Amino acid sequence: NYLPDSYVENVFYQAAREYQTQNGQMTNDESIYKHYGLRKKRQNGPKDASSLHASVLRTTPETQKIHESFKIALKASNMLKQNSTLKKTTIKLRAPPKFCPFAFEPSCSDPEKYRKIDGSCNNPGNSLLGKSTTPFKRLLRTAYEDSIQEPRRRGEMGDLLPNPREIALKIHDPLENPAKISHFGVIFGQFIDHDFALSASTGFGSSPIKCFCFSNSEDCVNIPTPEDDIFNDQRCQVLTRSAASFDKFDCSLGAREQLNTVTHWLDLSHQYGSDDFTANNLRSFIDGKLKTIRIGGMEGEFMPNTRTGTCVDETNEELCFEAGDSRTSQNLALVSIHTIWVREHNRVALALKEINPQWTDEDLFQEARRIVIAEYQNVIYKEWLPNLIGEDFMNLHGLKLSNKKFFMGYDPDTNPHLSAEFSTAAFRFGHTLVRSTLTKTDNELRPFSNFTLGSIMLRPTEAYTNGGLDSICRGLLTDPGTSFDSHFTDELQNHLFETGAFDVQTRRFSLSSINIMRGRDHGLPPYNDFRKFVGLSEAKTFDELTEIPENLRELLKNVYSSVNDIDAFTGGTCENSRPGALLGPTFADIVARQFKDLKFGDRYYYENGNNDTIRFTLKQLNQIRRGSMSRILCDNLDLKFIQKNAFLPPSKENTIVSCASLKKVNLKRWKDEPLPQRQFFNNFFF
Ligand code: HEM
Repeated sequence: NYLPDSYVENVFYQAAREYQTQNGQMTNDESIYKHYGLRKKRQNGPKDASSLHASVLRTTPETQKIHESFKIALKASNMLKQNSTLKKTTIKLRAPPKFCPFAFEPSCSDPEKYRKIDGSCNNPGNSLLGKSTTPFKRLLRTAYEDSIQEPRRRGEMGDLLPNPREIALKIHDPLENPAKISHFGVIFGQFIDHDFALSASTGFGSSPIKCFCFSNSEDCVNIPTPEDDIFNDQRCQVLTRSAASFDKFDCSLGAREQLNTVTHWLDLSHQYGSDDFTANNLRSFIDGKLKTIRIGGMEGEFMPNTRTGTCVDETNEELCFEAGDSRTSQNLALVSIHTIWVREHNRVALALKEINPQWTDEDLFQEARRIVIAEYQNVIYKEWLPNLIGEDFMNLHGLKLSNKKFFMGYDPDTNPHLSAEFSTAAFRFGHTLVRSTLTKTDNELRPFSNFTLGSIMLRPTEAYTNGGLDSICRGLLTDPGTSFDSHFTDELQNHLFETGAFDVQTRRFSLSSINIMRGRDHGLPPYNDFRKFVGLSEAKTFDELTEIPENLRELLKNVYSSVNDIDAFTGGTCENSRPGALLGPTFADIVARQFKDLKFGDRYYYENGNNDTIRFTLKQLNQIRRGSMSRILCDNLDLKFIQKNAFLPPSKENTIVSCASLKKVNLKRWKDEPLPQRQFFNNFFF
């Protein structure tokens, strides 16, 4: 029962006017400082922890517009509810097209050979599916305090939920045991995460809004510091809420959803960009290559430098690095993995040019991008994912590679979007695996130096000294990550983004408490609901949580008043690993479903054979399948030896072999590859 359009449109105009009157004053930084009677901090010198956290979050004018549209729709809905004649009827509300940011779908010529940069036009029935700046999907019903958008605050007994930092102190305390996965495999997980997930923050213009410990703004979900915390020199951890969105493209009013600002696909969008402006800025427009720089005294190419204010201190010449994602420089281990993939793109582009000298820059760029994305998907499904979820789950969910033939399971009815349950809880599993120290090794994998994680977070010095990024990348191969469990490293648990800067409210963050609070911000239901969804029994008491070790069950009992209150991130990370896998049963299931949707719902999935324009030839596909992460590392680093599977530490089963012994992808199979027809106008191809 939808109301007449003209009537609804009038109410929306009225709601928009009210919204703008209420929020109009606070449109820029200056006014926020004035509003709270604050003096602006010094601009020079190292940044403080909250500025660093903000610099890895993302707000754009587009996300802000969507946020505002949702807020206006809520207001309009309240206005309609106050109308006495409508009160008694159940009405469904859908924002009229002028107020619906998803009303204008991109037009797609069907089918194009190459993925669009912004992820649109992949699905023939819905051009927006997978596009950047679209909502996450839900596997479970949302759990907001007011059923619509307020973060969960009370448990099932009506008492306040425990403070996330208190939970962090008791359950996620620092401890590091070696894992079966290499530290390279862990940070590669972060690399994948940055390809497909970046929640938008509430903001003004292009900056996330600033929260203050003493403010009770509805856009902040600050975490107060409990008594007896070593954080007792700060009142809280300031935390900005994620931006709101409609959950459906038709802008019907449901519970608050969050926005993914990057493409949902496994398409290296963090390398190439999730919008055309960023993508073009990263290209050299010569021979299909990405822009790179050389650093004195170092081998190989590096990503261009950036002075966009992301790093701790940009007053010296040691600048951070730029790729397609705002978080690229968050830590140098991540930067080193980005660097490998940029080099791989340029290596492939050069090889294609030698094979097909007549190809233009555009041909070389697009075909190199297509091949490199395929190599990336290949190492994820072939080598990385099985370690996490186990071979049996790979089989069960249809995630094994299709041996020597095409994959024919593409399903346009599969929604590929990342789920909130995956991005806000399950895929944050990686936070428990990160280690506190990193090693630099030489080209024979012999360690020669080490340093703490904190010293390379948004601080690039180690990239420019002592073997630089290459030696960091090699070090990741020999160091094991830390085990999957509820424990964090002290660096992330008690020192995240700590810079030593004074005169600030948040001197450092605790990542586990952010994850818990973010779960409440995003309306994630509690852990027990996740259990039911994946087919585990619903626990009536803490003792029925049999997938969780007894000592942790006791701690949970101590922290939460009911078994139905446990936050999803905490419950999921407390589980024992499932046999043959790294993750526990709940997170393994959510992760497996997500990677299934990303495979079955992606028309450009590299093994997909159901479209002649898009697919590789079978000969090309079989070449890509020969590839491995270790081969890609050997091709792009100064390296003589490497373990067979780079995602696992060297061992008796995963022996170190010479680079020369690893299989190569033969790019000669791309000789005379048919290219899309382009029209030629005034010396420019279109
Ligand atoms: C040095 C290591 C890492 C650091 C310092 C780090 C830090 C962070 C921070 C600060 C956030 C934003 C939290 C928020 O405000 O909600 C975040 C989000 C996230 N991280 Fe990590 N992380 C690291 C490694 C990893 C790894 C290894 C994985 C997975 C294997 C991972 C997966 C995620 C996911 C899925 C999100 C949510 C992304 C979104 O939807 O916006 N992270 N991380």
